[in-house]
Amino acid sequence: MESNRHLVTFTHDEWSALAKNAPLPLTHTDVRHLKALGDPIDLAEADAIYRPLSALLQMYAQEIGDLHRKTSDFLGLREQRTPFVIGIAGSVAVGKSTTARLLQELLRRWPYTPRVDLVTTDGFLYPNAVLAERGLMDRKGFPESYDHAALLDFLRRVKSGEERVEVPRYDHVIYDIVPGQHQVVAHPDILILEGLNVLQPPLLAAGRRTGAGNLSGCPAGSPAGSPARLTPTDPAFYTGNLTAVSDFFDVSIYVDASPEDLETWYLSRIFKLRDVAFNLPGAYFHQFAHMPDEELRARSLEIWNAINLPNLLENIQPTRERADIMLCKGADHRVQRIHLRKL
Ligand SMILES: Nc1ncnc2c1ncn2[C@@H]1O[C@H](COP(=O)(O)OP(=O)(O)O)[C@@H](O)[C@H]1O
Ligand SMILES: CC(C)(COP(=O)(O)O)[C@@H](O)C(=O)NCCC(=O)O
Repeated sequence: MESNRHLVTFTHDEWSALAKNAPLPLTHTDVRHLKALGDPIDLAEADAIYRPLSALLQMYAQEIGDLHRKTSDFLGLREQRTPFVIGIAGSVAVGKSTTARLLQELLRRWPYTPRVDLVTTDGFLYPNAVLAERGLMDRKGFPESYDHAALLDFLRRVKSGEERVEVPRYDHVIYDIVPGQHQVVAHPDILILEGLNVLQPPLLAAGRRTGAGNLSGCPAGSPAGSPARLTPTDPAFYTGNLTAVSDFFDVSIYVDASPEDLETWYLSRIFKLRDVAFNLPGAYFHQFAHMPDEELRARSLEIWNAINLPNLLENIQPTRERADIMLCKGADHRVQRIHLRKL
């Protein structure tokens, strides 16, 4: 184990050695549940890396719960504990959703946190019609493609202990928000919020809101659709709502990998999707369904290089050091190093 000024770093083997002492070994039922997720995750890796991680997160959740109880007693309040919120950030195709589903399954096994909800920030993307009107269809996943105010409002409501909060639903097949459909978050013990930009600092988010004239934080009179990019020398850059999504996190995780591996994983996911999803009714990428391999590879590379890679380099990767926990993956998806920010 290595320690520098503010991080403690574990190799795969050092971290997996913790698995021996981590409570709640996997039972046959747990293994069945993990397999049922349908993810290609190696069960040995789940046991060696993600199970000890879930034990650590669980410990944080319990300690924060205790602190809440003591604070309530001290203040003479009778308030219920609010959900413990875990943020998971990282590039497109790094494995955020897979990690989040796995942690959800592992965390629910604990008696203290049986109810674990998982929300992805894609539900807060503007519908395609709005993105198209604002000229942002090729900026999907960039900070300005999200309804940042709605996302903050959702987190505020969850963290104020509301019993029922609705989240709009995004469908990757139709590549759009599904009108009228919602996921309900009903005061879970833990909420996992997973998305590209969940560690964005507020200033950056405020400065990047190009043409999103109806968002709080935008200069009054900025017409919708106008690419009025603010810079830090513009006083308007500093006005508005400077709350960050991560202000509502109890703990945050960044999943990291090299851009080369990410590109490979992105392409292989597109090939998997061609076989299962692009033929479905309403599929946005239906023209990909019967594309010859070489053409599909070239089109997917275009999307990667035009949208997802620039977003990673400009917006996502710079937020990496804001995370409390960083998981660094190698080409085979195995976690090679874990960095923990010192408490
Ligand atoms: N631990 C893992 N082992 C093997 N494959 C994985 C693992 N995590 C993710 N993948 C694969 O990598 C691709 C991207 O993962 P996904 O969770 O969809 O990424 P994201 O949500 O970050 O876009 C998917 O094809 C997924 O099956
Ligand atoms: C939907 C996404 C923006 C991810 O959203 P997130 O849940 O991280 O907020 C991303 O998967 C995406 O579709 N990006 C656009 C470019 C592309 O089609 O790959």
